[in-house]
Amino acid sequence: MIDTIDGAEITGVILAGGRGTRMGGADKGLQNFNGVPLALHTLLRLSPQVGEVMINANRNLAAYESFGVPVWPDAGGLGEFSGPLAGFITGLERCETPYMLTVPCDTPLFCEELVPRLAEALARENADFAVVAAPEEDGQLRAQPVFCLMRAGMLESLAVFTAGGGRKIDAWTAQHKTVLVPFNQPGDDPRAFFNANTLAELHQLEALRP
Ligand SMILES: Nc1nc2c(ncn2[C@@H]2O[C@H](COP(=O)(O)OP(=O)(O)OP(=O)(O)O)[C@@H](O)[C@H]2O)c(=O)[nH]1
Ligand SMILES: [Mg+2]
Repeated sequence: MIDTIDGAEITGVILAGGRGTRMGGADKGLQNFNGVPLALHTLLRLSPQVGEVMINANRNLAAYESFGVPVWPDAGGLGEFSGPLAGFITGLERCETPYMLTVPCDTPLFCEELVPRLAEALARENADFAVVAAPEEDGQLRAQPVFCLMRAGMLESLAVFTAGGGRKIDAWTAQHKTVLVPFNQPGDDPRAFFNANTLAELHQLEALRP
């Protein structure tokens, strides 16, 4: 059994490919959080933890490209805006490292120890997926399946799952060995995984930290 997986073996994929319906159709990743576009904020927090990073976006690609990492839109095989698993497919098709981690663009305060903690759990349990479990506003711990570390060899399984009409991340990961990693340990910020679906939520998040 390996002790853990080095961050250098992981490609981080920033998921910014959604419609942003609850944000009035805005391209969420380009909305400012304390003056920095959400996707760039995510990139700055993620890059020190992983070997490679890419952004998955479907609109305003030039704006995302200006952040200096590769940007890939969904190939469209699942139909337009078919959900986060389309971004997982895009990432797995481009991933050149043994592991891939997805992170959404709308959760700017996510834990700075995200990668080592998921990597340690994946290695310890010899699992295919390590998924964040974090407290929501009501204090209940829930899986946050868009924060998902996986083996890069999962593309074939995902192709089969989506070809059968599957669109839910947790329904797919449930077909494999998945470890949930709790982020409610002593010292963890209970608000670290709060995300912004609306502009009001984005402004609430901005108010949490200077
Ligand atoms: N590649 C890709 N990513 C998506 C798609 N839909 C959602 N996502 C991403 O998945 C993550 C979680 O999605 P949501 O929070 O629902 O974001 P959203 O779909 O843009 O917003 P709503 O339209 O309000 O649901 C976000 O990081 C989105 O960018 C999609 O069709 N393709
Ligand atoms: Mg959505």
